[in-house]
Amino acid sequence: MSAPLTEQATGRIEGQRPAIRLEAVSKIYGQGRTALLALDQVSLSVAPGEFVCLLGASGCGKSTLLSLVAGLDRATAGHIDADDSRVALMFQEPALFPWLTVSANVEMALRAKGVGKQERRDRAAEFLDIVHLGGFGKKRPHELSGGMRQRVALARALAQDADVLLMDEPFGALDAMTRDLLHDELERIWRERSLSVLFVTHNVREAVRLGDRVVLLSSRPGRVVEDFPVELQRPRRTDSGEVAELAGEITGRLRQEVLRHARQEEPA
Ligand SMILES: Nc1ncnc2c1ncn2[C@@H]1O[C@H](COP(=O)(O)OP(=O)(O)OP(=O)(O)O)[C@@H](O)[C@H]1O
Repeated sequence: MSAPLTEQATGRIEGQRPAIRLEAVSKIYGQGRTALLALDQVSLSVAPGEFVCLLGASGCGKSTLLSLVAGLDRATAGHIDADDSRVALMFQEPALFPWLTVSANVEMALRAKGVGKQERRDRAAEFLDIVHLGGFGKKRPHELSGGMRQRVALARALAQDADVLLMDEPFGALDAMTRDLLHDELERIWRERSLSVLFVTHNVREAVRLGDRVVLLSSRPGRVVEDFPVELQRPRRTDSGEVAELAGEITGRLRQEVLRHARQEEPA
């Protein structure tokens, strides 16, 4: 099922300008003897409307890559092109303002765009409806479950009028049942709004459940090792045999990569 490093990994889909494109991107933190190479010549693209999952061992630079794409930090070398895209970020922690209502949290994204008060309220209500939280606008974040808070974060990301979602383990802290529900929600919203998604996860089955492609990064420094197209029919079930089969193949490859890295790190 897996594809070697081909056009898929460098991501060009003929005739379409990618929503995100990284070309030979490297990132070094620090300088001199303490310099740390976090990403090494990563080339990767996400086509418009594509859902790409990024998988790799802890510390391989997944979050670094997202922060570079979001423009929160600068690459040391290489080129990132996401200029034509409106990008929103979502983290494992929903990072809501606890003193604001759910609606006001979503409205923040609209306020930043200069949208007037009444229109802000109406549009926040629409976005909350989209994530199935209609009627919860007046609650405070602490009155909601973890899954509901992540829905609010998703509504806020949508309110930014984003066409690209960068998601850093957004469901990592949730129980399996809630995660499952949010997979369904996210898939529905991704389709309805033709979003492009770059989704970081440690969870191989989650990556296969959601992704059009699963891109595997090597242990630090992060490099693209392999690009797995996921050609299973949607909607998929995390516990289905076919998801398990491809997840098993990817896990095997990930394990090889982690072992190779561990051997390199062993003292001679
Ligand atoms: N601001 C920083 N300054 C120095 N080193 C950093 C900084 N941010 C990340 N690193 C280092 O860069 C490497 C990659 O970190 P990053 O958080 O991107 O990895 P990750 O794959 O997202 O990890 P995890 O899966 O554990 O979240 C790690 O060794 C980390 O310690």
